[in-house]
Amino acid sequence: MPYSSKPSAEPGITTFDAFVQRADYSLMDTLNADPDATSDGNDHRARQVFSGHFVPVTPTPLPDPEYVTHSSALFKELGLSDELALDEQFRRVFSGDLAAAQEPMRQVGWATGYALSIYGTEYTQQCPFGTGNGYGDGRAISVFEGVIDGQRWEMQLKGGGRTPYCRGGDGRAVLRSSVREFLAQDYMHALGVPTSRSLTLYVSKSETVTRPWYSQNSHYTDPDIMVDNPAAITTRVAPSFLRVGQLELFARRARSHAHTTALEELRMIVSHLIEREYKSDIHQNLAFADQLVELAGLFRQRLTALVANWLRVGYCQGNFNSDNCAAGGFTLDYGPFGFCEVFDPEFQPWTGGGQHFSFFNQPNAAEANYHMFWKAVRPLLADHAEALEQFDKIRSGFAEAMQQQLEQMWAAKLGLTEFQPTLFKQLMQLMSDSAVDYTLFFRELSHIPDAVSALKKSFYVKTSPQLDEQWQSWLKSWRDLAANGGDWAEVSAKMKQANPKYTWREWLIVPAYQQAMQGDYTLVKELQAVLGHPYDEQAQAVEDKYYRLRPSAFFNAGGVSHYSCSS
Ligand SMILES: Nc1ncnc2c1ncn2[C@@H]1O[C@H](COP(=O)(O)OP(=O)(O)OP(=O)(O)O)[C@@H](O)[C@H]1O
Ligand SMILES: [Mg+2]
Repeated sequence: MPYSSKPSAEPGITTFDAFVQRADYSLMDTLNADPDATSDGNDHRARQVFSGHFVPVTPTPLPDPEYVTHSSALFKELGLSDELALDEQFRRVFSGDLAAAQEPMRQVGWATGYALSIYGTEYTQQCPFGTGNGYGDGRAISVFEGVIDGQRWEMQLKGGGRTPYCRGGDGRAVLRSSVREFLAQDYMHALGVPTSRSLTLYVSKSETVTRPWYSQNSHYTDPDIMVDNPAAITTRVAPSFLRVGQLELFARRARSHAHTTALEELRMIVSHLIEREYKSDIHQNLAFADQLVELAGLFRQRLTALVANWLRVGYCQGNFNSDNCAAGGFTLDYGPFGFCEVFDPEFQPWTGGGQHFSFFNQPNAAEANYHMFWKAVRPLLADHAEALEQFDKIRSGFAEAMQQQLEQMWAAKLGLTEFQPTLFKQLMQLMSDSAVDYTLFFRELSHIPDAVSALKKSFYVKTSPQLDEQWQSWLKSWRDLAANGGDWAEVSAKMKQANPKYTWREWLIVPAYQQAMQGDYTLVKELQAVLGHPYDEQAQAVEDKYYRLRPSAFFNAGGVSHYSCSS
């Protein structure tokens, strides 16, 4: 299982030499390179890429890179020793200087093109050429691929400089967004939600890039100032970075007969997806058409489970387009995301995201992405009527499969063996009426209170006696259903596994990246430690600081309660 957290059986890799020995580039060796690309990877200007699966490109090194942090948990899983993060060559490579890489690792990385669809509508205008041929990894560059402890991993720099897909952007990511992405990825993993993983974070001590952002105490919706930010590079790790949008790019080309090998390139990318993300679940000796049917079922299963998990933990992706939807069924692109504090089914922290990508709409957004996956892969089944029928059936069953996942998830959050629609509906209403803090509420409920007073520490508003009465009667019905023959300890323990105690509270993250911008990484590390164990009780001091309602000063606060896409 690619996502399970298991310590490596291998002795730790302590040297850069030992690390590079694991390099093994099956992607670069089996997929097609852009035939127009130069082999040295010196390819940093926006241009159209007409065919091929990847463009060889070298990252632009961060000048004067400084180590900020690394994920000990992932290092452990990969069998890497913690000291490696401070190794000179390792630091150079993961801050973008591939000249420090040595055989069998290569001194050139790769970027990939992808297409964009929003809620099932295809777009090409985000590409500067209006064709879709200039859209893709504009600042994400993969630099390493290899097998570690039996699992194949790809390592990708985010903010690694311009690629042919940069669309006029600078190819950089700022420290603010990099700290957020690094911490959030680590946190999602600790929550048990499938995700790309954080490896390392380095910052430049001399390069800054300018971005629109919010002034202190701004209440504006949109950024009101330009801010210089240190440039940073986070490295993320996954079995692949294939997105639904990537399959779409090749399907669009096949559909329009853009070139003679377009359909073949689609087939290649889909079989690459199976190899990378589904190999252990799909029998290699099945006919390819049958493998595609399996793929459709497995991706549906993973995607619906993923989105149910997002709702369970209060996560809103913010911009769940097809190009932010990993075809392996895990969370990808932590830019416009947020975690729900005050319960609101329409919670959406990203000002550009709109209601359609809001908290409780994510199952619909997922279905739209799944539809685009289905549409992209379908041409490969043109000559296989029987497989096609099954494939289409899986597509049309999406909504029902999603509903089942959601019901299971809500039942688990409520400590019930079965979903109870009426009880659930009443609860949603009460949660809204009392403006509950999503995380505090479910965690307090996990103590199985019999009086509403015990839940009030999770309310943002003072409740009326009538509302309290409704709570009392709801609590009684709920306790009757959850009773489990009176073994409350077991119910409570299970609920605590579904309801984390510690969540992402943006107002507690802001000071960490602000401090990091001054060169102090203490709070980043503190957050890593706290968010690394979200279901645990932890020390009293941690509870006092992190298990709290959002203070009123942070409502309607630019950069805290909402933000523009913060790249
Ligand atoms: N500063 C930048 N320079 C070049 N390209 C950029 C820059 N910022 C974003 N892009 C590109 O614009 C597109 C949309 O941006 P978005 O914010 O969704 O992605 P991202 O956060 O960079 O990427 P990812 O989805 O890889 O995590 C992406 O293809 C991204 O590579
Ligand atoms: Mg993106």
